[in-house]
Amino acid sequence: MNGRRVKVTIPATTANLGPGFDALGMAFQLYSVVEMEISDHTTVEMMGKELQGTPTDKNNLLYKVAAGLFQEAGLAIPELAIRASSEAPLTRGLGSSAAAIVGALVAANHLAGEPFTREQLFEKATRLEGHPDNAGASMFGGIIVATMPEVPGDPVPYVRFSAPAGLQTLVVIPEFMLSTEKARNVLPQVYSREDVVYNVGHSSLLVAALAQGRLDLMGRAMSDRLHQPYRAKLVPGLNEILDKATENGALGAALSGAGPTILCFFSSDEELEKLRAFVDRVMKGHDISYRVMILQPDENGVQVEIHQR
Ligand SMILES: Nc1ncnc2c1ncn2[C@@H]1O[C@H](COP(=O)(O)OP(=O)(O)O)[C@@H](O)[C@H]1O
Ligand SMILES: N[C@@H](CCOP(=O)(O)O)C(=O)O
Repeated sequence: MNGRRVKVTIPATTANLGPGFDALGMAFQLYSVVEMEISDHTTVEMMGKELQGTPTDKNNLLYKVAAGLFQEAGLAIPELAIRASSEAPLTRGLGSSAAAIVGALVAANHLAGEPFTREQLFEKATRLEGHPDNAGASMFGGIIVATMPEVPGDPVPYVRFSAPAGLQTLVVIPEFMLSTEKARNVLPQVYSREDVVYNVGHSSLLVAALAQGRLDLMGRAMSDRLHQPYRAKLVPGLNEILDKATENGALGAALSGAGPTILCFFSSDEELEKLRAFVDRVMKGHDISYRVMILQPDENGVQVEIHQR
């Protein structure tokens, strides 16, 4: 035992923002916490309703990721006391797996004596997630534009910038779960040139609009042809919300990550009121139980506190 307890706070995230499939992410002020220390035997405590049902032994994702880090650092895998909680619901498209992976990597790295830099931890998180969007936003906060490295193990190329002033998000979280794996399995293997060109244009416009605070362009720029049209069959109400959100108060709307959460950007109380009534009509029309949250962007990314015993 090295007498140190590491407490890591990680923001939840949304990925894609419409057209930026596997490339764009944004962090929210909605947090999960991972506490970890070296112990004489492994314990995994999952606190709160959101983490109910996750394993409480060495099969837990947090333990597995931490163990992998010690191994990659060439160190013996220690027994670990792990405690976690999450404000974000799991399996809903708010980046819980990326937050868990980032949290476990950052905590374990501290316990291991910091063998890896933040950039190297980001590469590991990206490798584990299979895409850099949520992992980057959880790690660095703000908005992340990133792509997979050409060679596995190379640094992940990314740019981080702050969310535009005044941008607020209404997230519509259906009660049902949808695993990212299931929502990736419905995507085609091959796309037409027209659809690819469409997304290149829209994603590029979206990044430029976000970087320059051009909220007026969001509605146009957030349109997507690579994943939302295929995932819509898994998310009742998605197509109506995407089609009509801007007529009902939103600056723009998208599926959050792989869904089923839907996000609507807005910037005033008046827009929010209209949007809430619209969303309620659509979700009730599909008989879907849901909750909403109003989230602000997180600008800090993962935060670490070290407690000496
Ligand atoms: N704090 C956590 N501890 C353990 N496992 C977690 C934690 N957070 C998320 N997970 C795992 O990640 C899975 C959800 O990942 P995923 O399907 O990608 O959805 P999400 O959109 O929430 O990332 C959960 O079923 C669980 O296995
Ligand atoms: N780009 C990924 C993002 C998955 O995000 P999650 O929050 O649903 O895990 C995808 O669209 O599959």
